[in-house]
Amino acid sequence: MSLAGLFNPRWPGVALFDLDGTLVDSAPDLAAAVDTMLEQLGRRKAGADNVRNWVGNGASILVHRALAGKADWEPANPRDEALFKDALALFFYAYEKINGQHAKLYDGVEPCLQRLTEYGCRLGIVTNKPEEFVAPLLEQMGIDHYFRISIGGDTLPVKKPDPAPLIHAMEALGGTKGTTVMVGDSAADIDAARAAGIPCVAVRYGYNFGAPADTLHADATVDSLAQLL
Ligand SMILES: O=C(O)COP(=O)(O)O
Ligand SMILES: [Mg+2]
Repeated sequence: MSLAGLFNPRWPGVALFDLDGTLVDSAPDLAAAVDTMLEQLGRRKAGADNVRNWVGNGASILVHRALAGKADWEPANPRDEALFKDALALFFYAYEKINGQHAKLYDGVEPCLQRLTEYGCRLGIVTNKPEEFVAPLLEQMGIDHYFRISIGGDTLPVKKPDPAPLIHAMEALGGTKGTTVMVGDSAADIDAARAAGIPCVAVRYGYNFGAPADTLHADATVDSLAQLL
């Protein structure tokens, strides 16, 4: 389907946005927290280039990947469970302090959110980032007032690519499958939107586990959210 012209002053629909890699380039903060955690465990730092490609499935999987040093980590051996728990606690502690310090809004985000709000569109966040970190980041970026709902990776029992968080947000905002769009950077977003039966837009500048966003075959793929208008 074509999304051309969907966002217009006569479209009082619902737009759901992914956070990391779509609205905010948060990888520098996530990488700093991962590296702090690894150093505290006496391990080598992972570096921002690796961490960028490991973001998108939530904090637990990010920490598993950081401990394994690769994206396709193996499920932990029961002996590693204690190490994982310590690592996750260290990561949370470090990230809470650094969340938003180096993060930046991507170009085109603010005008897009502003225009959609003027159109009467209802906006929501559906991220896999743990809920406690979402509001502080939105506030620091100065975009919290645009969103009427925010679903984090641990708000519901399941996270993206499960469609449930998208459907939950859509229904809470009074949207229907015909009037709701999901905007994201990664396979988790596009797969969740497809499973939910709602159209999706992919951005090219995000993370997507290191793969080009065009390979996601979203309903539309854009270089900037300004192109949505
Ligand atoms: O994996 C995360 O922690 C966040 O990722 P998302 O905002 O792209 O869903
Ligand atoms: Mg993302």
